[in-house]
Amino acid sequence: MTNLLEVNDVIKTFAQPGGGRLTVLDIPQFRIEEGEQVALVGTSGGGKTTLLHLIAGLLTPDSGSLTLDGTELTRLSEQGRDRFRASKIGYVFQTFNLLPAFSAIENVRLGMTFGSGRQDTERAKDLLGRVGLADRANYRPSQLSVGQQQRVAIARALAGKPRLLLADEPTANVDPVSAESVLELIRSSCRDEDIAMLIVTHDMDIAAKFDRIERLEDINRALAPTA
Ligand SMILES: Nc1ncnc2c1ncn2[C@@H]1O[C@H](COP(=O)(O)OP(=O)(O)OP(=O)(O)O)[C@@H](O)[C@H]1O
Repeated sequence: MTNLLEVNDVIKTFAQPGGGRLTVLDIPQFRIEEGEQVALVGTSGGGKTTLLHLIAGLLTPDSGSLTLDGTELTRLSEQGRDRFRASKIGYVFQTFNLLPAFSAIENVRLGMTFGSGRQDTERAKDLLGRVGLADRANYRPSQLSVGQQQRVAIARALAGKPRLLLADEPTANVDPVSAESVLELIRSSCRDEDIAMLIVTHDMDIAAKFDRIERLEDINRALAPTA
């Protein structure tokens, strides 16, 4: 198997309000293979979201390298990273981040890398159908339930045919039964389109279904107990 993502010697610090810097991540090595489905678990505040943001190129590390599909992210300009993210990564945010003024189908189309052709509309319709929202294409987020908004966010993340789907506790806001069906939906869509997944979850029943469970404590030396 080929590695889709390689994280090497990554350190990320943040300025602390009281002065000084806090080392949040110190990751010697972390890998995801092509098409692999990985669940990331770990204590609150441990740096899971920060790691997702680094992989998505929304943040840059203090040092180290992140290579996705052969491209080293830290070598790209900010604009280059934005373009790279749009073509390679789908991101399901914890709070969905749908644009309120746009309908469901418009939000899905906004997840596409290019243009506004007929083909894109067909794919957006198809994705909305796949997440069970064919009859809600013209509804705005405020006219949808939380679970429906979440499914629009999933369709949007898949819209650009990414190589890697990142999802930050995408089931935190729905009941356990819906959580399971939403997760199954994401996993089967990713399998169908050969998209690798890295998903943050606190739910060990959900994590257990993945190819691999990665505990942040095991890969992040910043969380190691001090002697
Ligand atoms: N922009 C920032 N400036 C300063 N500190 C930050 C910033 N972003 C995150 N942190 C700190 O980094 C640490 C890790 O935060 P992060 O959101 O990555 O954790 P998490 O594992 O995703 O937590 P949770 O499971 O609660 O969502 C926290 O201690 C947080 O206070």
